[in-house]
Amino acid sequence: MTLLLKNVTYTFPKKESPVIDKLYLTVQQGEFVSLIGKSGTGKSTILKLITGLLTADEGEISLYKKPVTLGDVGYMPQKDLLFPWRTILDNIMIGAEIQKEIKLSKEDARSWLKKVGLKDYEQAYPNQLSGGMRQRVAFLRTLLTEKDVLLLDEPFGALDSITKKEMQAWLLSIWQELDKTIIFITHDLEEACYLSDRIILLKDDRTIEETTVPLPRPRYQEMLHSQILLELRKELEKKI
Ligand SMILES: Nc1ncnc2c1ncn2[C@@H]1O[C@H](COP(=O)(O)OP(=O)(O)OP(=O)(O)O)[C@@H](O)[C@H]1O
Repeated sequence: MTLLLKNVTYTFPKKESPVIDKLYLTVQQGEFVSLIGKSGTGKSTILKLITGLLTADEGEISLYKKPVTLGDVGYMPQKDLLFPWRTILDNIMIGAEIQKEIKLSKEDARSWLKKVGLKDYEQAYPNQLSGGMRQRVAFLRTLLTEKDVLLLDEPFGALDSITKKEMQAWLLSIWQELDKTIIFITHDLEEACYLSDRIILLKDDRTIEETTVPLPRPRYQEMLHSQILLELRKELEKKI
């Protein structure tokens, strides 16, 4: 098992009740897990607890059987944290600058930018990009930290549907090729069904409900219209 959250409880300062209450969750090596649920059910909080940005009041969070510490996992927050004074190329090079073990040349970085359709923007600054473009840069930056576990908080939320489909296909191919473990937050149930091995629904009463996605791998875009996916989506819609 890669990641274990055991009886994790967390209450924000000055709040009366916990937002995360005795959460038990395991994620296997190479698994693609999505977190879904209404706004405010604690999805982003779970990712912040796993990264170590927040510390659980009770319970344990371990990665490869050791307590997680800041920097162990790759994390893309909901709000992109691109540095406004650095070009796009320099923004995605930052991991390699900070961590010497990451070997990322400018050439490699340029070819990654090309893969996400941002070839012509390497010298642009974040404020010259649209929301969707910035998301793609933030996503690349997270990917290029070379961590095994990636936590992605609504990475494709601001994308138009065509770009979103392209990014989904690309994410699936990278996930398979690089054997990453992914925890993915989305409000798009079709996206959750299409990408995931398992979907975790966070409910208002702070419990969770897990669903295994019965679609084979690899996934193809045609599966978006399959009966299995449509039914699963409908079922989740009712529960949410
Ligand atoms: N820094 C904070 N201080 C106090 N309360 C917070 C803080 N951050 C989040 N909360 C509260 O914790 C609850 C869970 O927030 P969280 O952002 O984890 O939900 P979410 O499921 O990710 O929501 P969304 O789908 O809207 O992104 C909400 O009620 C929110 O108001």
